[in-house]
Amino acid sequence: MDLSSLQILVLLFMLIVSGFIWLHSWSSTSQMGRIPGCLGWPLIGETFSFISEFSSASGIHSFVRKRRQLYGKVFKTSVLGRLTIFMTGREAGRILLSGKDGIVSLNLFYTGKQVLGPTSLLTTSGEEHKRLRRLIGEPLSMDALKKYFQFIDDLAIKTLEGWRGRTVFVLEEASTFTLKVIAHMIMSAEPYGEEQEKIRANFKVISSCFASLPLKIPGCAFHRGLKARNRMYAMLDSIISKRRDGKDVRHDFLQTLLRKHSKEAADDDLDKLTDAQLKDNILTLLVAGHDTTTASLTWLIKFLAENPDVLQNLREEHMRIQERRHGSLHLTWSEVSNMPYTIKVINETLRKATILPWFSRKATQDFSIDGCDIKKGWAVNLDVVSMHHDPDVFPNPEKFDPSRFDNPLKPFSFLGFGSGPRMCPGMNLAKLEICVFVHHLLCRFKWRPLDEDNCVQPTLVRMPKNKYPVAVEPLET
Ligand code: HEM
Repeated sequence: MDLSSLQILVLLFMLIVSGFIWLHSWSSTSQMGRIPGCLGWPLIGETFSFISEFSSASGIHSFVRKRRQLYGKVFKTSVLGRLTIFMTGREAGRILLSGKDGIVSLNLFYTGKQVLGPTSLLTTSGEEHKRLRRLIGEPLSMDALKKYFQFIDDLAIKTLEGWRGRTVFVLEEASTFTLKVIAHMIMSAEPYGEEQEKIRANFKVISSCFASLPLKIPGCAFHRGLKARNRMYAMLDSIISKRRDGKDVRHDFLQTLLRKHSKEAADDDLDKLTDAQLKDNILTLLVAGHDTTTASLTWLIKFLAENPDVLQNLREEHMRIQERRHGSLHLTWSEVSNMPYTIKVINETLRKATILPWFSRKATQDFSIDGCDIKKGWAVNLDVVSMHHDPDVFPNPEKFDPSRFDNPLKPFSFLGFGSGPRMCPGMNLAKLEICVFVHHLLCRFKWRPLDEDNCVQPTLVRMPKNKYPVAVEPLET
């Protein structure tokens, strides 16, 4: 079959699928009548303006801002084949995130569900979700992270040494760094060599298939993503079996979960995870922890270059820490646990960049908000980017100003790591990675941006489109 007939077949298939989706959603459309907003063209909805504004400098913010001005805090739209209600504000945050009465569940895209599997933390809900969170949360606690600190510190020093006198794409470098950290933390993967290359190659294919069309056809991104997932699972199967045989014992995340999963554990032990659960959740942590931390680190370095006064204050905090060490290059655990200004800079980065611009949920029962009746089954998105740019909460919201976090904020004003039962379990690890990396960067190097383009990639996690190229020099020159 030549390419053009394959393309026609794919197009026909997509039209038929879209037709079914459209017919199915027709009843919701009529019920949504009273919710303000516009559903755009049949089938296409407002997808074109959504996609074009998504990649602009202000990203999704300009799409939601225009509609909020026209329709208010709650509005309907139809994008990417989905009828969706967008809502914003602290009250919406409380209703959607607090988990109270279980009125919503997480609403993952079809591609995400298929790749991460049915037992992932992101595809389960209720009691099963609670149990998984407890098991996964334990090895991600601040105390448990101590044992990976040395590795993160060494890797940051080594990575940055490679930047000396060079032009680098910060996004690519941050991506390599964060993947090495998380792969080491989860399964003791060596930072260099064949195993790391395999993880990286498969992971790249998996990551890029989330925002693809759900076509399980050879040559399509989604099909490639599923194949890469299978290769990754085969790799994990072999690691798990060696660990079980006792041939290889490590002190990592996988080992902690395997210990709970051991044959000695009673059959009804609530801490027992099946192999499928182990693999689904290891992949989930890799996916959820990689792009987010990569994007945050890159935005932070970009915002620092654009705000020399903040850079100066932050450098002073790190220089003070370094001076107290009397010559040693390596950070200590107590130093990294005491970087108050750095934590404010991280929070301000997550506010201004809002790398996850909305949180997707599905109503599991009828409820009302701002006089709008939401029906069971509807897709609802919490528009976080508008909350992070609300001038009543964050005056002059475009300004990068870490002092906004000098005092505690009201609940549900700042959602950099989310809130409630779905709040990010990897928060401590992400902060640790960023603090360590920033310390070594600021103490030894300065950098100059080589491209001022502010556009963002059209991906679920917001990242600079130009990957932020910079020229790096040692600080003393
Ligand atoms: C700066 C980096 C990070 C940011 C900004 C971030 C942000 C978030 C946010 C906002 C949520 C909640 C989404 C929602 O409610 O729909 C979330 C959930 C999640 N994050 Fe992170 N995250 C980061 C790093 C990490 C890391 C390093 C890991 C893993 C090691 C991780 C694993 C997860 C998982 C598994 C969930 C889903 C939790 C659940 O559904 O119960 N994240 N993250």
